Amino acid sequence: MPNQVANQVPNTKFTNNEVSQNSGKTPQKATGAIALADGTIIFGRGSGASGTVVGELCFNTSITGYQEILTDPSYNNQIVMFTFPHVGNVGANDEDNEESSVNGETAARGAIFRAHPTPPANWRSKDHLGAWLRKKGIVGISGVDTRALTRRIREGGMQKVAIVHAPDGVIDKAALLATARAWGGVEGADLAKEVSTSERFETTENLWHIVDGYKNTDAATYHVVVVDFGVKKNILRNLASVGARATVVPATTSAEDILALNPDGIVLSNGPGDPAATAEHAAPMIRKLIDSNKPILGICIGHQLLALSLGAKTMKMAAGHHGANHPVKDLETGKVEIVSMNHGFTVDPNSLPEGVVQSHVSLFDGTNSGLKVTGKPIISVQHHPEASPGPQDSFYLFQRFADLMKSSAC
Ligand SMILES: NC(=O)CC[C@H](N)C(=O)O
Repeated sequence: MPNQVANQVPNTKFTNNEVSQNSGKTPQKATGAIALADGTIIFGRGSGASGTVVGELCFNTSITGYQEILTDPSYNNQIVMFTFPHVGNVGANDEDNEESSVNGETAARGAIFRAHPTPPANWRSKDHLGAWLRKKGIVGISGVDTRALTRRIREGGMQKVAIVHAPDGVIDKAALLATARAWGGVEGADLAKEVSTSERFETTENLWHIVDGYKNTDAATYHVVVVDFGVKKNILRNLASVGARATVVPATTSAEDILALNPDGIVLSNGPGDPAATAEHAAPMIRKLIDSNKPILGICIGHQLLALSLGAKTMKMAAGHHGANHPVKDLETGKVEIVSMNHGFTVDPNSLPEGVVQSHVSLFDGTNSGLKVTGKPIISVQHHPEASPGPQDSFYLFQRFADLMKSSAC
């Protein structure tokens, strides 16, 4: 039984004494290691897929929802470090994956844990997290002081890292460090194009229900075209929940082809990478969609791309926002909502052109979390109104979008 296998080895913590700066010996029990581009090597115990992966190290403060996080295409080219110490408690199942594209690699490349993935205790679980990671090709490493490492990122910014899972315990630290340092990074990378679907597809799948699971919506009132920059499934399901059927199109689809589908509204989805790089091909298309006066909802990179298309600027954040516990204020209603966030770039509010106004702000650091365009049915948010994982406080944004589609049709 996988649970017994997982429990055979004690939950070793590789303490700071064993964190070496290149020169130290590999601790005996180590079957995994992290190399930070600044030269730090941290040892741990490998899990999931074996081998080496490289990416941007970002921390996530969610208490649960690790399966949705690791399959969120926005984490492409990233390695997620969980600050919550026990990850794996609810196992993994076939229903909670968030990636909707079938183009191969779409999700996080690696995962870093404090405790070794814990055995599942949940009626929906089909797999131990460790086995699931292996199937998904995600390299895991545990026994890491994730909070200390998180503090390091908060102080020094996100770093390029390489992590290895070597079941035989043979770890080439110099090669690992060289891999981390040689990697190009996320800045300037148009990753959305890579994770986007290559084929157009349609869906009416609705939100998960405790008795029925996922069911399709029969009668849709609206037709929404979703431009796929790395869309999460729960965005599509939330659209179905407000009466919209979705046609998902590749990120490089022309505005003419999108408008030919005669949508009632258009969603610019979430997705990985640097929005400024993706805007090089997406902004001309988005400007035409703006000119069409169709209702538009932008989410995360979709929000950033909308801002760039309108003439605003985006910039890289030091540590980014990754968690399911971020407070955001809706400036229209004055209400504070707790939201799910996952972004490393942000829209510069000082760069907003006339007629583009802030609708939401982060109460953690005052960064922009939403926009609206005066006189046009256009709204966008930096956070994730579809949650998955996270609180459902922001579901109202889908209704707000549906209301825009309703009034635009009159
Ligand atoms: N979740 C997203 O869409 C992320 C947007 C963008 N890749 C960022 O990191 O800011």
